[in-house]
Amino acid sequence: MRTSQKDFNDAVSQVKLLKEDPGNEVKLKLYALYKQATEGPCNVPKPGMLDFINKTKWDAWNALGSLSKEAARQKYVDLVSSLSTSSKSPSPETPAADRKPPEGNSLVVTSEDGITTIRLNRPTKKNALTTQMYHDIIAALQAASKDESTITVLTGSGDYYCSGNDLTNFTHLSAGGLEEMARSGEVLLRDFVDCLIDFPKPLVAVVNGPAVGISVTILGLFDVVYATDRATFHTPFSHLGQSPEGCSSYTFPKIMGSSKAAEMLLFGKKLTAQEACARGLVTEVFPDGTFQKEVWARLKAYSKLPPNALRISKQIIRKQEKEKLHAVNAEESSVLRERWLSDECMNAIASFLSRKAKL
Ligand SMILES: CCCCCCCCCC/C=C/CC(=O)SCCNC(=O)CCNC(=O)[C@H](O)C(C)(C)COP(=O)(O)OP(=O)(O)OC[C@H]1O[C@@H](n2cnc3c(N)ncnc32)[C@H](O)[C@@H]1OP(=O)(O)O
Repeated sequence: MRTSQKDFNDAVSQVKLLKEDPGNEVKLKLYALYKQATEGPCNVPKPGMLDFINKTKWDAWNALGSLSKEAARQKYVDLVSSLSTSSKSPSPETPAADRKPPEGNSLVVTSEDGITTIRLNRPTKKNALTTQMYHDIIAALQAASKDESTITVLTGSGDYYCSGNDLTNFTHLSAGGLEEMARSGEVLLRDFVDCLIDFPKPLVAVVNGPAVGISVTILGLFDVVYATDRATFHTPFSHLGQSPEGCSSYTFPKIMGSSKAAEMLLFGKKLTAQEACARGLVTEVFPDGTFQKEVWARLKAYSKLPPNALRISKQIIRKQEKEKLHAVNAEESSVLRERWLSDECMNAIASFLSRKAKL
């Protein structure tokens, strides 16, 4: 059956009414099909390398080749129709466990039994860290350092611990352009890591699933790291045209030796939880089935220890290193600022955004 212009126009209107964000990949397909349906094959010059978003859109449109306007309209209408069906609100009978939790509150901070828990809560994005989340974690750590709790925990919601820096952070260009984005990124990264270096109470990572990028590199600044046996540890900086951060260029060689650290930080070797434990990055690994129960029982017991003794002991353990760590953090952040402006980094991010590559 032929798609009429009216069907197409209706589908265009329907997209604006979708209840759920269909995600970047689908939005890119919609964009490309719309352009093909209305203007025919891609007929504009390729945007420059630094213009990520427009280059990604151009690639998607250009990839449709000589597809006819009629066929593109049909594909557009079919795609919108599949989205409208899948984004209908769940019926009242849908079991609560089958529903995705809301995206609204990306960080959840709770305090109970002497433990302040900072939970990354963007499970549908594998808990990738937005710029807002870095700011919120800094604020949560500052509050936790002064609250009544004895121990502070960082953990994630859903099947991932954290997929690292949200790569769409790079697409939110301000009036100052790329240079300004990189400059403010450097300051934010340095403040975030400084806050971890200076955190005065026992800091525990409860790694509930795979961990990527900055969520792995900062583990060297935690006092204890508990991981489920489902967790993996991955720092794909070279693949992304980036360089190590979170003081890992200093803490990783110290923790696991220089050649093991290089395998992770240069070549992006992904470690299993057991391997990370054998290398000293993880304190202890638990079977996934009993992970939450065992870890929280243990933390509750530790949280009954005298808080001042814990603070003072942590201070003695970390004191010698602090100055060095701040210097390393400043250098890593400054090097990354340059990296973010490089073609290697731009290409890797554009590639992720157009979903040509998964790590
Ligand atoms: C200059 C500005 C900077 C501002 C802020 C600076 C602050 C400091 C930055 C410090 C630098 C840190 C370096 C890093 O952290 S490097 C690591 C970056 N992370 C990645 O490269 C991971 C990319 N993601 C993946 O490879 C895969 O998604 C996955 C994690 C292996 C999971 O694969 P899986 O197939 O299971 O799931 P999906 O790919 O379908 O993912 C589900 C949805 O989640 C979105 N997602 C996942 N990870 C990220 C991410 N890091 N950034 C943005 N979005 C992410 C994915 O797109 C899917 O979304 P969709 O459903 O809408 O398509």
